[in-house]
Amino acid sequence: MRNGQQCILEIIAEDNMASSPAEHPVACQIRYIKGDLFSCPETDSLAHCISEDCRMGAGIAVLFKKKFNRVQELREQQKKTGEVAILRTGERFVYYLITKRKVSDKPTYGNLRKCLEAMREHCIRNRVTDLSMPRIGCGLDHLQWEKVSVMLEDVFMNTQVRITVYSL
Ligand SMILES: NC(=O)c1ccc[n+]([C@H]2O[C@H](COP(=O)([O-])OP(=O)(O)OC[C@H]3O[C@@H](n4cnc5c(N)ncnc54)[C@H](O)[C@@H]3O)[C@@H](O)[C@H]2O)c1
Repeated sequence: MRNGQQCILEIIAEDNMASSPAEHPVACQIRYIKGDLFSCPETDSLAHCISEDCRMGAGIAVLFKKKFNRVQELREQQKKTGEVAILRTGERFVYYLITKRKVSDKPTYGNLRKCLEAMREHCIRNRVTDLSMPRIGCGLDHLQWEKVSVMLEDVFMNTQVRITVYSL
C-alpha cells in the first residue's frame, strides 16, 4: 500500500510530465532592431556566416574580422560546411557559421540549418541567453529572409535563447 507522501510525489511527477516542452512548445520570438549589429550589448553573443577557408573579404564578415580578428584560431578549428567555428571573447561567444566551402559558393538552406543546430547545441551547453545577428545568409549569399527567419524560430524553439536581428 502507498503512503501519502509517495502518492503526492507521484502526482507532482505526472504533473511535470504533462507540462513537458514536447507538449507545450515554447516559441522562439525574434526581436528586430534597425541599426548596426555592433551596437548590441557587449554581453550578447554574435553570429554570422562565412566559408570554410575563413576568408572574410566582403560583407559584414569584414567587420567581424576587424573587430575580433583571430582568423588563424578560426582556421585551426578546421570546421566544415554545416559546422560552426567559435571564439570566446569576454562574456560572449562569436559564432562563425560555416555555410559553404568556398567564398564563391552559395549556401544551401540545408547547410544553414545544420550550422544553426550546431550553434543551438553550443548555446544550450554554455547557457547562452542572448544572441544577436544580422539577416544571416540574406545579403551577399542571397537566401530569403522569409525562409531563414522561420528556420531560426524553428531551430531555437524550446530554448532559453533570445534572438535579436539587426538590419541597416
Ligand atoms: N571574397 C569574400 O571574402 C566573400 C565573398 C562573398 C561573400 N563573403 C561574405 O559573405 C558571406 C555571408 O553572406 P551573408 O549574406 O550571410 O552576409 P552579408 O551579406 O555580409 O550580410 C548579411 C546582412 O547583414 C547586413 N549588414 C551588413 N552590415 C551590417 C551591420 N553592421 N549591422 C547589421 N546588418 C548589417 C547586410 O546588409 C546584409 O543584409 C560569407 O561568405 C562572407 O565571408 C565574402
